[in-house]
Amino acid sequence: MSFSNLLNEVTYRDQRASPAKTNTTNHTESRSQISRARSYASTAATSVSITGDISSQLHGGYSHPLARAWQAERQLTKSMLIYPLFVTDNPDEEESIPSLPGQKRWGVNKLVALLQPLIAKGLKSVILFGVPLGPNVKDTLGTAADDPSGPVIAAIRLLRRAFPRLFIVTDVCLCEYTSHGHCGILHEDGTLNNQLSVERVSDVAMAYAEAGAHCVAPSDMNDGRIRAIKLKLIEAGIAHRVVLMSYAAKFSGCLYGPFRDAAGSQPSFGDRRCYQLPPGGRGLARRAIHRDIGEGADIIMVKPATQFLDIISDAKEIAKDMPVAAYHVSGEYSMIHAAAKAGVFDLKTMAFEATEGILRAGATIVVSYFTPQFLDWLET
Ligand SMILES: NCc1[nH]cc(CCC(=O)O)c1CC(=O)O
Ligand SMILES: [Zn+2]
Ligand SMILES: [Zn+2]
Repeated sequence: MSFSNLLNEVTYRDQRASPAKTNTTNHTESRSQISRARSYASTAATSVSITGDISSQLHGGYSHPLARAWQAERQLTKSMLIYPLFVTDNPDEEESIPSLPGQKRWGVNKLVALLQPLIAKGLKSVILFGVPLGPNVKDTLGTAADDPSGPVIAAIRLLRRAFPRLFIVTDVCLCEYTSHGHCGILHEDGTLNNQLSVERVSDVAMAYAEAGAHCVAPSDMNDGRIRAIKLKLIEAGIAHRVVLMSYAAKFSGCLYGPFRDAAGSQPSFGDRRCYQLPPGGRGLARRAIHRDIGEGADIIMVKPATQFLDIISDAKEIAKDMPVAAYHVSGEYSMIHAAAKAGVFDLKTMAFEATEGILRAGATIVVSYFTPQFLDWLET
């Protein structure tokens, strides 16, 4: 077949494929139509009948599973996941948490057996929360937070030795350790004393970093704590080996309920609305993110996650040269479990939809109670 015959053939077939043309020609492949098509082809040799119709054809781009995967800017991988662990001061503890299905409070002596199989499946990182259970451990200063024999520091030392490649993050806050359950030291009127709180929180962060934590993550929301921690890390000569992850945009609300059951950190009076952000405060969150970048944060975190996807997207735009983390918090996790149990949807499908939404919004690190399950669900 010559080139011009081929061109005629292509042009003719293309016109037949066009629904509008097909209707008018009514499938009668007459000589005159063919010759009309030929003369069209000879006058407009380069136009293979590109009409507006092609823009409506999207299915071809995602008909194959691999082509569907290519549509995502980011795909969930095991190295994006951080697994939250509640570590108590009773070394042999292994206690379920009813409002947080599948999660437990662990004694230090249980951690190696818990983590060994998860690390074998690809677990890369944990975030530690201390849960003091002993009598009279809590006081107004949260003294137990940096007790060298307390659960967090003991766990850091143990895990560094047992799993040299595991990346250890420590949440830094006082609410698990204060008698009043607030995230800092209080004035007599019950409001946060920001100056004393920052001093104390940064000391706790230093104790964890010096014990060997790879990353410290202050979740207390006191103003200026990122700067204070960064300065102390520099002064101690360890800023070069410690990642500072700021819970920069942490919103108040009811989604931390199961966590507070797990950690025993429910405030004994009032709430956290004067230090955690108001849920409608998008502009405030943007200011907090800018502020914490300026104070020396290495990673910006947004929390909760699925109710705050716009904030994750803002964080990615503002902190465009930094990793953005999202905390898929206890209430989000427990809601998914409750709905799956009620037959509303399949747990695994929903866990992926929620987490992929978080990635699509802009996060590349996800703190998730689903981590052990994702290690099974994700191919290596
Ligand atoms: N300040 C401590 C802290 N760090 C992380 C969470 C919540 C995590 C979750 O709900 O899974 C909380 C609870 C709170 O602020 O009351
Ligand atoms: Zn707190
Ligand atoms: Zn004050």
